[in-house]
Amino acid sequence: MSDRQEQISQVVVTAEQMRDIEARIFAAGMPVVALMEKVAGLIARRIQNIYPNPRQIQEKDTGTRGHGDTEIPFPASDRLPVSASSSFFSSNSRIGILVGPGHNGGDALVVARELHFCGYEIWIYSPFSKLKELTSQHLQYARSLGIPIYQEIEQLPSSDLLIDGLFGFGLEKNLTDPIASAIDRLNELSVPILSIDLPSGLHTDTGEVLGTAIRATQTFCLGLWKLAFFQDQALEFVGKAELIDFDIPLADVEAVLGNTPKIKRITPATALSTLPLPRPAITHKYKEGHLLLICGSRRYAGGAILTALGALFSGVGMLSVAVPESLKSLLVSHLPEALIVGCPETETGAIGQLQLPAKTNLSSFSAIACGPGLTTDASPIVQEVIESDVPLVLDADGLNILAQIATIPTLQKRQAPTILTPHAGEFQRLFPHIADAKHDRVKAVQQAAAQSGAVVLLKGARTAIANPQSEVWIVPESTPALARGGSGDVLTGLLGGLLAQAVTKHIPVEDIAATAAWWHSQAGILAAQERTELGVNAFTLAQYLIKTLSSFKR
Ligand SMILES: NC(=O)C1=CN([C@@H]2O[C@H](COP(=O)(O)OP(=O)(O)OC[C@H]3O[C@@H](n4cnc5c(N)ncnc54)[C@H](O)[C@@H]3O)[C@@H](O)[C@H]2O)[C@@H](O)CC1
Ligand SMILES: [K+]
Repeated sequence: MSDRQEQISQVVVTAEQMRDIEARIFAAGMPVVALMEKVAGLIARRIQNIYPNPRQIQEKDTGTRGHGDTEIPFPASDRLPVSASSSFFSSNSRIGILVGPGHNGGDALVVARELHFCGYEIWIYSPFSKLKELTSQHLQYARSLGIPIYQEIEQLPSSDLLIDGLFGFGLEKNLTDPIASAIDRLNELSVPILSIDLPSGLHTDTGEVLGTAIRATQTFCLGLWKLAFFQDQALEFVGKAELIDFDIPLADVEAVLGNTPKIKRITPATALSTLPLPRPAITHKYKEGHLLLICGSRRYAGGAILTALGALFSGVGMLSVAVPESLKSLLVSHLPEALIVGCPETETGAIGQLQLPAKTNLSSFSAIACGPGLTTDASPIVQEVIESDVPLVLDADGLNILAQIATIPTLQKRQAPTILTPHAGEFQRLFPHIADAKHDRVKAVQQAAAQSGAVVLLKGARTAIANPQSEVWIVPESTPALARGGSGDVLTGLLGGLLAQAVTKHIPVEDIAATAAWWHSQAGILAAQERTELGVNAFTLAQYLIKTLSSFKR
């Protein structure tokens, strides 16, 4: 990947920002018509690549060479088997093109024309009577080519594939009938749908369904990643997402995004650059961070083991684990390399008092991670660590206790960095006044971080991390295999271990949180690939952390 592609792949924009970037390109002299041709040409080539036309393949096999039968510059691994019998299309490759009133519809019409010339059988569904001028011209030309055009949903012939060009980032209002019910009917056909730019009906920023929306099998996001692709509520509509890069100049992106808090996709390159690798040739265990984990109770012993395993695989130099006394021997048997600190416990089996080894206090540690399995009976312990001057990760019951104490005033008193790692329920308890948590997760996490002064990592299908300056990092891919008890504990340990190692290296805390979340998701993805989504219990997930890392060549 070139430097430019890497930078483009990190950018996430809102509809307004995309419009401003587009306006700069047009103002600089790029004709609108030319840009549409370019973008739709790329889309058409990519469709040919993914869904090869069996007729064309037959011609190729028999030595006749048709229009558009050129070699396509996409990775071979993305191609379907090139043989008529094994092609995606069964017999005749018929594609239905759904055309909306704006330039998304214009893109779709250029795609229709190109695929028509490549020998695919095309029909067009164009239900709107009023179209933007360019879109209208493309429709007129498609008609002149003899491509059938239908206005009514009832008239549509069958097809092997639908291309959705109804609405792109220009959609702002809720969809109403008749187009809303037409979309519902299209969704009911058992035909794959490929959406151009984003599934029609989704809000470009929040990913909300505006009335109804196309359920795409696959979506080609054009130019720059739109925010909707990283909002949990959009994911079941987006399908497999792919960026179609059409050479937007970085200078235009920077000019528009320059002074706003950025939303960034975490890429392997950005995540790996934050890891404490390679290690200095001359180092010692205390230079590589000393993490104190505070976790577990008689009731939740497993959470302590999983958190400690996550920390262990972070590579942290020294690991101390404070648990209730009655858990000490269990932890020692699972984690021979960690220093297990048995603490006096309450009647309910929670940690009653932090009893650290002689000559040690909280300030002796590079970082603390606190919360998994504690129960809310460990409230005094959580208060004590919050009052310390040590970088802190709070999770699970650590967060529940913080919410009971009062999140924002408590955190505002802290001098050292704090990372909160809530899932949606914990987030709601911590920040009950932030109404956006369901409607717009990215905005919600920005608000939470800005108000509390903490780095907030909101877990979900697309985990989002914000710092107090409202910058956001998004984990762009994950797996539902991680929706399982204990996988969050592994993340807390991993994050704590990375934080402890980073403290002396002056790496921003939010970068550490982003790297830990990305690494954790990647481990889930690899484990799910090898063991199915049912085979990724938290203990297994921890074992995959290092394997995942070594799969990314540095
Ligand atoms: N940003 C870029 O640089 C490029 C954008 N292109 C395409 O242009 C698209 C954006 O085009 P537009 O701004 O024309 O917008 P869209 O094509 O997304 O749709 C806007 C149109 O839909 C109508 N509309 C909006 N809400 C409606 C509703 N609820 N019910 C019925 N009609 C409604 C509007 O009146 C307008 O005509 C992108 O998504 C992309 O596909 C590409 O052509 C080329 C490059
Ligand atoms: K679309």
